[in-house]
Amino acid sequence: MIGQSLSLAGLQKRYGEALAVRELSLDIAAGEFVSLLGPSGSGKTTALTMIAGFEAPSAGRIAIGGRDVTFLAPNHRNIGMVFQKYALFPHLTIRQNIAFPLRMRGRMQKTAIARRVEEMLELVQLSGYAERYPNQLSGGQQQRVAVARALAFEPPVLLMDEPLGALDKKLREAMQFEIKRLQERLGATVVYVTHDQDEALTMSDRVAIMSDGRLMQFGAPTELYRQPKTAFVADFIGRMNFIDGDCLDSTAEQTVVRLSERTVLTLRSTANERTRKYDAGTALRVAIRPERMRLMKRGDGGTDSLAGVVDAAMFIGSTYIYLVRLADRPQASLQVQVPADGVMQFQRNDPVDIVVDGAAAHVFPVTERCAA
Ligand SMILES: Nc1ncnc2c1ncn2[C@@H]1O[C@H](COP(=O)(O)OP(=O)(O)OP(=O)(O)O)[C@@H](O)[C@H]1O
Repeated sequence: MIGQSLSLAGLQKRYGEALAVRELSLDIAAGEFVSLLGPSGSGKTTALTMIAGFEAPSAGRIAIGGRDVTFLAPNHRNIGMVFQKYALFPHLTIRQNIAFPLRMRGRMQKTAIARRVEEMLELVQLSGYAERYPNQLSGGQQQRVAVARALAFEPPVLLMDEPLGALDKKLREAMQFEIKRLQERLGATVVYVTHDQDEALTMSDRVAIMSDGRLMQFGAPTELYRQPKTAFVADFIGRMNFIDGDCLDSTAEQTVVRLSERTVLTLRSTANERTRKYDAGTALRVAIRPERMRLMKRGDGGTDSLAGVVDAAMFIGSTYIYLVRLADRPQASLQVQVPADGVMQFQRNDPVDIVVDGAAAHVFPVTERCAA
């Protein structure tokens, strides 16, 4: 295993008045794959360039394998890097490209370098391409060479900034798998910048969600999806419905939210997520995943359900998606997702009740910002 731990403590980057990164603290374990995910301008690349050593932090510390590297020059940090533009040397063959960082380091014999290059070519399944030049390779192949070159000197930490951004969807997905396979095989610690949430969720052990230079949440993909700590993360990860109401009663066990005269929802705490306590009357926003609701014929849903009318019914392969306009809030419509294992039960204009799984809904103050 070549990976080393990476620790960011109170990392900050100021450009004039603006803070590109504010107080970023992350502890990444050796061999862990971590993505920095966030909208454009959220500070992902700035964080990465500080880890690489191209930008000095305005405050905070960076440690690799327990050693403080905050003010160490980039070439002394022993970090591998892959960026969106492949940045292979066009005048060097694939073999020479991969050998380049090994030659620069001057620590390996010629024969050892040749052997390592062969191994890397095999690892990225490009053994037959050693004598070609970059422009004789496809985009995906070039990106694999860039990965091989970055991994050739066995860096304990590998930084990748949107490495697949320039590739089409199919190639991108194949490369995601490839990078993950290589990373697991070598045990390298990876910090991966992307604004593509599917990419972050499928590849990462943990994902750091950033917005406006702030860390919003750091956790495993399932945790971010099931237990978002803020309205921003709830909105940003996956599909989410939001309905506003006000607090009737709130304890550590449950929060009761009145959505309308007729409808009151009881949101229960689970073992993993305690509801926050709110004062009665507080304006609250309830967040519910489309797949955590069920549709029933109007009148069958009980008092805790939301009455509505089907606005649209769609079949998207594995699921039906219903858009349901709420009876007492016609401007709001909710998306309900149902496995498509039977016939489509409801049609446009059908009156329905939406039954919400009260243990799977989340509640936030309306004052909290969403992702949109
Ligand atoms: N050299 C610089 N001088 C001034 N401001 C900068 C500089 N580099 C970045 N910024 C600002 O810092 C903020 C964060 O930028 P950064 O590139 O880190 O975001 P990002 O999350 O990587 O975005 P993207 O997904 O668009 O690449 C932005 O508001 C950006 O304009």
